[in-house]
Parts: sequence; structure tokens; C-alpha cells
Amino acid sequence: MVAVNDIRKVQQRAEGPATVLAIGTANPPNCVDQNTYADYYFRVTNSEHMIDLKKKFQRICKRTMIKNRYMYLTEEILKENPNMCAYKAPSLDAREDMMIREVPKVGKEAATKAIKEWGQPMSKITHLIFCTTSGVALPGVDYELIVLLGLDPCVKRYMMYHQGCFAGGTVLRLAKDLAENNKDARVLIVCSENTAVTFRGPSETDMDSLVGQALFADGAAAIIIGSDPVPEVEKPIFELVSTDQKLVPGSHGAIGGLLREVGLTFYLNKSVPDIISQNINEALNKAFDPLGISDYNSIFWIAHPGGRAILDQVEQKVNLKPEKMKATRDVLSNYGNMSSACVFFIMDLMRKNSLERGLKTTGEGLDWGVLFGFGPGLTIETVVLRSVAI
Ligand SMILES: CC(=O)CC(=O)SCCNC(=O)CCNC(=O)[C@H](O)C(C)(C)COP(=O)(O)OP(=O)(O)OC[C@H]1O[C@@H](n2cnc3c(N)ncnc32)[C@H](O)[C@@H]1OP(=O)(O)O
Repeated sequence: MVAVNDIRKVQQRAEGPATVLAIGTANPPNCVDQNTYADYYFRVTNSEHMIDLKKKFQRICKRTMIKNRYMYLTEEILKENPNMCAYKAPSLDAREDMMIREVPKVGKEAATKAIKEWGQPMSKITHLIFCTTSGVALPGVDYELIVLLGLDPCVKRYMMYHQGCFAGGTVLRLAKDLAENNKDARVLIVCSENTAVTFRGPSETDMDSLVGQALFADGAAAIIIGSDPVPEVEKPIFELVSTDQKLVPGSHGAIGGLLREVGLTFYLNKSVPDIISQNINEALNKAFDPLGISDYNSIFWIAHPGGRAILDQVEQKVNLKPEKMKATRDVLSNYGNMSSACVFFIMDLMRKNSLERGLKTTGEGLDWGVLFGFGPGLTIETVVLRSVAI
């Protein structure tokens, strides 16, 4: 008689670690210039009379070190939806109608690029993880993506709504568990974020919202994860070595939000960069002690760029050399904070730069690396990566 354990080991479990097999990214076409964004934002929200607040917003925009962001919302769309330009006016129906359409659309663009790079037939995708802060519906934007791409109806779906900015780490953690425990699984992850849920006019009494208006942006990333890559056919990019998630003690109230008739309202405490940096060494030690690594300049870095101050303080706390955060800062500068999608834009940039610079691995020539997600909770997601020889 066949033992259950044999079925698990021989028929059900994969041999090797979960591996990133392809990456694709996409943004809506509308690019906004951070230099002139304050003028645009105060004009389009009919707030030009708030002269001091506009000056403050200009200072914040400048300090973000963001150059460009992409946003589905154009001046035309906003003019047709004046309640979205007020500080708080009922507008959830209009916002949701846009996002249910746009979130899977940009997600499809990213997924199509990832599937093309992967080079395998779509019928080999066994699982779909879709992650977004917006576009809540039944059966869900994951269902919409299945229809748009023409994926097999037997694909097993995992829909992650309202996770926030740490979720780039969460989806990798889930995909690793799925890929390593289901032989031949090929997991398509799509993170698609859209600021139509949080855009609103300024208020003198809500600085958290004002900071968010200077940081958040739209973008989608798609990744394909699987264990035991088919030799000569599938080309590994990074291996997922270990994952961890932690709720930072005492951080309740630092980042959070509520979905209201006025859209997603949120709070961002000024202490966020402090809290994250004070907890970063513990997360690193827990992840890298088992590997005997204690020099965090000897690994490559992918950190969710929640804001410039978070990166500055982490860099300072770990004594990182400035080049460690270069890919992370480049993505912040060229795209803004795209929530869960950001870490995959960084991963994509890193492997492309490594190839272009003739380095020996996908991780800037180094073997081991870390990927951090930071977000509401405060939650820290830590993923240990191993690069692949180029
Ligand atoms: C949504 C998710 O799920 C997860 C996320 O990623 S959430 C986003 C997480 N990001 C953050 O929390 C932002 C972190 N902060 C930053 O990156 C920086 O503070 C910043 C770019 C916003 C500003 O840069 P800075 O170096 O602090 O500039 P600084 O000159 O001190 O501040 C500019 C102004 O913004 C104000 N300010 C800065 N951070 C603020 C905050 N969190 N709340 C309210 N006001 C803030 C300052 O008081 C200052 O006002 P004045 O000019 O009137 O004095």
C-alpha cells in the first residue's frame, strides 16, 4: 500500500527552492512631473487659495526625491469627478468603478510581459496571487485578470485586498509555500496599485493625507514563481531562501486606513521612519544569522521605498554604503511609492543593471540579498534571496 508520506514526497512536493522565473512591469501612460505637481494638484483640486499649504506641499514634494510618478487619474478624469477633488466628499462608487476596470488592465500588461519572458504556455500557470489595495468586487479583480488573459479556469486563485505597502513580501511568502509544496506549480503573482482610491484635495488639518499625495503612484508588477526550473527552458532570476513577517511591537497607529464613502482615508505617523529603522537590525539578524552573514554591506538590498526618510534612516542604522540602496532609490525617483508593486520594479531593475554592467550574478554580483516590505501594522516582511549566475 502507498504511504501518505510517499505521496507527499514523491508526487506532491517540489525538490528545490521557489525561484523567480520572470518579471514584468507596467504603468498607466499618464506621467506626472514632481517638480510641477504642487501647481497641478492645487489647481485641479480648486485649492489655490491655500497659499501656505501649497508652499508646504511644494517642500514635501521636493523632499521626496521623486522625479516622476504615473497616475491613471488625469485632469480630464478629475474634472468629470469633482467629488474626488474635494478633501472629503462621497465618491467611492466612482472610484471603485474606475479601479475595477483599471487595476486588472494594468495588471494584465505586466503579466503579459512576464509570461512572454517566461516563454512557457499560459496553460502551465497553476496558481494566481493577485494583490491590490483597490478595486474590491465579487468575484474579484483576480477573476477579471483570468478573463482578460484567458487563463485556465482551473487556476487556483488567492485574492489579497487592502494589504498595503508591505505586501510585495507577503505575496512572495505565499508563492514560496505554494511552489515548494505543489510539484510543478507555476504561480503568477500580480500586484497592481492605483491611487484613484486615495487621491483627494488638501486640508490644513490632515498632513498625513498631504504627505501621501506627494508619495503614492500607480503601477503593476507580475512575477512567475516555480521550483525545479525546466533546464534550458526556464531561466531562474532569484531563488527565495526564507521568509518572515513581523508586527512591530508598540507600532499600532503608525500606518493604517479606513475605506469610507470618500475613498480610502489613511494615517501615516511621522515616527514611521524611526520605528522601521529601530527594528531593521533585528529583522536582518533573524534572517541572516542562520547563514553566518553579519556584514549587511556584503548582500544586495531591495527595500520597499515607502518614503525617502525611511531609506535614509535604515541606511544610517545599518551603516549601509550609499550604493546598496541605489536600485531602491532609482525606483522611488522614477516611479514614486507604488505600494506592493515597488519591490518587483527594484528586482527587475537590479537584474537588468547587473546584466548590463557585466556583473557575475543577478544580485549586483553578490550571492545573497534581502527584500523588505514595510507597511500598515507596522508590518515588516523579510525575504532572503539568492542571486543566480549570469
Ligand atoms: C500605504 C502603505 O501601505 C505603506 C507605505 O509605504 S506608507 C508611506 C510610508 N511613508 C512615510 O511614512 C513617509 C516617510 N517620510 C518621508 O519620506 C519624508 O518625511 C518626506 C519625504 C515626506 C518629507 O521629507 P523630510 O526630510 O521629512 O522633509 P522635512 O523638510 O522634514 O518635511 C517637510 C514638511 O513635511 C512635514 N512632514 C514630514 N513628514 C510628515 C508626516 N509623516 N506627517 C505630517 N507631516 C510631515 C514636515 O513637518 C515638514 O513641514 P514644514 O516644511 O512645514 O516644516
